[in-house]
Amino acid sequence: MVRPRTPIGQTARLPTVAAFRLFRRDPLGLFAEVASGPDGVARVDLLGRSMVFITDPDHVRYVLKDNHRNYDKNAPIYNAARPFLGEGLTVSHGGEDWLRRRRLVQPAFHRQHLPMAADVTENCLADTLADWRTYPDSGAEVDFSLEMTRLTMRIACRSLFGVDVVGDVAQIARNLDFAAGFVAEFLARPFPPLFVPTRRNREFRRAMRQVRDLTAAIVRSRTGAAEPAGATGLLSPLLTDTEAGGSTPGQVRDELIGLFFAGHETLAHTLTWCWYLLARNPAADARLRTELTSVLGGRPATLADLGALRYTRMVVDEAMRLYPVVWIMMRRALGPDVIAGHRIPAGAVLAWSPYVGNRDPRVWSEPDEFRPERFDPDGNGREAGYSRHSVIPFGLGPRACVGADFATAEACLAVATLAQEYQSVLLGRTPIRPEASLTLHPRDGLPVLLRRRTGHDVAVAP
Ligand code: HEM
Repeated sequence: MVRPRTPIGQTARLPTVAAFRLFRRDPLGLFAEVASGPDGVARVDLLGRSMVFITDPDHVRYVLKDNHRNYDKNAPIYNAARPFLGEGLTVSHGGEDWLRRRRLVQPAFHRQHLPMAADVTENCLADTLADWRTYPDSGAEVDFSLEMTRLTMRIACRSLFGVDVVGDVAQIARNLDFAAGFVAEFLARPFPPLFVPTRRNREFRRAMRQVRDLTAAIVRSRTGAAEPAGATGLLSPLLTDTEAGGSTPGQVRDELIGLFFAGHETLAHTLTWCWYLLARNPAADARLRTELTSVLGGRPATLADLGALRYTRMVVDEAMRLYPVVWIMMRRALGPDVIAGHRIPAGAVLAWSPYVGNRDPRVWSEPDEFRPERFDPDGNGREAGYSRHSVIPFGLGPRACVGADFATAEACLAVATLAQEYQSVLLGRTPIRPEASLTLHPRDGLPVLLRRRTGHDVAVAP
């Protein structure tokens, strides 16, 4: 346990060594410790610099939206991811560079392309179900986390590259997985530095070289070719920009790597958490099944069904509250500021954890409980403290997730289509400990017995 010790002004300060140890061992615990302080603001010396930890949703909203011009992403967590995600939009510091990239990428994620993304998702879900139907009806032991990674890689590959997860793309995905794990470890233990040729560092560099070479080859093969059927139209504007002398081929390559990672990893873990929570909460699972039977009656979900699949959406929202895959966020102050009466000097790094903020007992009753009703759009069961900004799984303000609408639709389609036909029994030890690395995911995957649903209440599609 780390106790706030020396007050600096009104800001609690945590001892450096203890904070670093806790960050390595239990980063979520470190944020929870800070949140339990008097006003949820604390100074922590971490990762070689002094950081200000905040927890209050109003302060987070202020930084991300109300005063966003004073903050950029030149902060340790994003800088640590740069050897991995290169110069892409996700880790761009901000300013003109970010704006140009955002304007290039954003149109591909406009709502008008949602039907296309939904089509890709529906086809990929059909493939997943076809795979699952080869399992015995009595149940198959699978790692659900891996199943969801396969699904979301299929979706990301088809929508970004217009190709299936075969050959090169599978290789990119494997290397990215390894590199993500490496970067997460490196963030918690940044020694020896990357330029030192240790075995792990060399492996990382080799994996990233392969990812870059393979992505560059895909970009080259698409140059001058028409946008492949089913793709969201992301590649064409990027390539046109390169021809016009805007982005370099290396930047386009990095953009695709970043989007592929941001798109498939976040969605895979979100779906895994949904499944875990449903398996642990039979009443919620039963209510979901009732909705699916009445709205879908056995056929797969489509974009047109999403309006009627209200409980499905509540399940996804509540899963993202309890397990926000982007569990840590940071910003650097460009100029001095004041937050909750605390002076924030220029250059200070602010950090917060949506995982901890989303479980604040001042906002949520029984915050650790899975209760999708909290998000009922009609207000039945909605929390008194609920506000639009108390849960922000996709961030807020100009740097909010570019893929938020797509990801929400894809998550709802996947939960509805898969949960209608399958249910699972958890096999590993519960409750599962979340691992807070680059994203929040179950530490040892999600081993389940995947069973095809039976019974007259479920009309199973042929
Ligand atoms: C459940 C799925 C997803 C979640 C929970 C999620 C969450 C987030 C969050 C919280 C941020 C803001 C980070 C910050 O402000 O520091 C973000 C940014 C971003 N996300 Fe997502 N995301 C998801 C899916 C996707 C998808 C499908 C894509 C695209 C294929 C995507 C692409 C991006 C990009 C490019 C940014 C950076 C935007 C910018 O800085 O302008 N994400 N995401």
